[in-house]
Amino acid sequence: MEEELRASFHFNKDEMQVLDEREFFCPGFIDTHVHASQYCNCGLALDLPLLDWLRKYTIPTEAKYKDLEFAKDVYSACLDRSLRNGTTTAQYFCTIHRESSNVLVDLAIDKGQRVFVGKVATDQNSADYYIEETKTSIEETEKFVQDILSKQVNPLVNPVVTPRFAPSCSMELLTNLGRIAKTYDVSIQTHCSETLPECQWVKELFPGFEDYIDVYDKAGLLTAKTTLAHGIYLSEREMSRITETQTKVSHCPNSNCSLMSGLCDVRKLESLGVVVGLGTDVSGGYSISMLDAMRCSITVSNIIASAKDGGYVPFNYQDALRLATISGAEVLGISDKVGNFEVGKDFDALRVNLSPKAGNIDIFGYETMEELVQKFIFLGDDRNIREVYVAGRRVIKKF
Ligand SMILES: O=c1[nH]c(=O)c2nc[nH]c2[nH]1
Repeated sequence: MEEELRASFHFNKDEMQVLDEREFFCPGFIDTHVHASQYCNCGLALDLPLLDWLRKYTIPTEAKYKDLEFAKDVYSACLDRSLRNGTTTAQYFCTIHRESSNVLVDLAIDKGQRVFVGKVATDQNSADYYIEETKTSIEETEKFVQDILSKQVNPLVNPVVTPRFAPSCSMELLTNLGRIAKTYDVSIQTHCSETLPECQWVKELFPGFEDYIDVYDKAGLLTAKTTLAHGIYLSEREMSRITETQTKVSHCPNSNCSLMSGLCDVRKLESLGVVVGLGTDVSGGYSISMLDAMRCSITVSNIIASAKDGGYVPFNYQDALRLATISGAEVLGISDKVGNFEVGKDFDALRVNLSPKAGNIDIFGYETMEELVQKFIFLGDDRNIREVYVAGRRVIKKF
């Protein structure tokens, strides 16, 4: 089945017109952390820090996903917008509802995005209308993983075991989620060390553990297939444990600024050997565009540089593009398939067009290719993304 699908996705050269001089192909963007269920709040409700924001805006919104029609409307719009902005692979958080999480999976198959999808698990410290019994959460997570694996209809869809974060999960739940991920050899996604009050809360809730990372570690949740979103306030011990277990980090700079969470020092994590990708983290982040995430990563890095005495090299546009492409592929364990245009990889690509009619960019004709790429990253938007290909299949064609 997988081979048949791959054959049918094959890139059709006859359909391609010759690129004009203001066009180039760019590897597809990889969004390593995005809440599809929060897409309807995108651009709203950014006046509170994380824990208050969760209580006041986010949990009530996620509770609406019991309604499959609501889920279909928002998930459909989210996938369309993400693809139009050049995201060929996304790792999504859904909600605690298995059925509506499967709605996202079916829509993604239909629209052709490469996706990693998690049904959220939560059995404590949530609203009484948005919480699961421990046993139900374990069973529903396992069933969701089986649902996706047994469909076997599409090699582009992957299940993710998804505890929301330590404060909203009991140790019994976390340990069972670790077991499920191991049994089925699948990915794990959760949040970690995003704000100081959250870290303090974890200390109070899990007094027998060394630190935040130790909670995930003892539950078997630190693996080479684990993505931790944020990781701003990790201690040296925690960072070295992350390195040892080959756990990955998703850096979400828009969200970290919008929710007043803090600044993540990605250079430091990378210097210790941690693989870091970029996430839009909608709707803590207000934009689903990875171009926005790239710009924010440069801004955050410049702010970090301004507070150092020297010896710190801030990110440039090439660093940001790397985070959004090949590093994202490494985070998700698919760098043998996507992330750049090495021979033998799948064709996940954007046909970028910088013609003056198409957006915010003025080109004067003497720019080098590198300068064109740089203008795209700093000034481009979805109007500059003319076509999007996933595994050789054209999933978006605008003009
Ligand atoms: O940015 C975030 N978004 C969320 O939905 C969330 N839940 C726990 N921690 C979180 N952080």
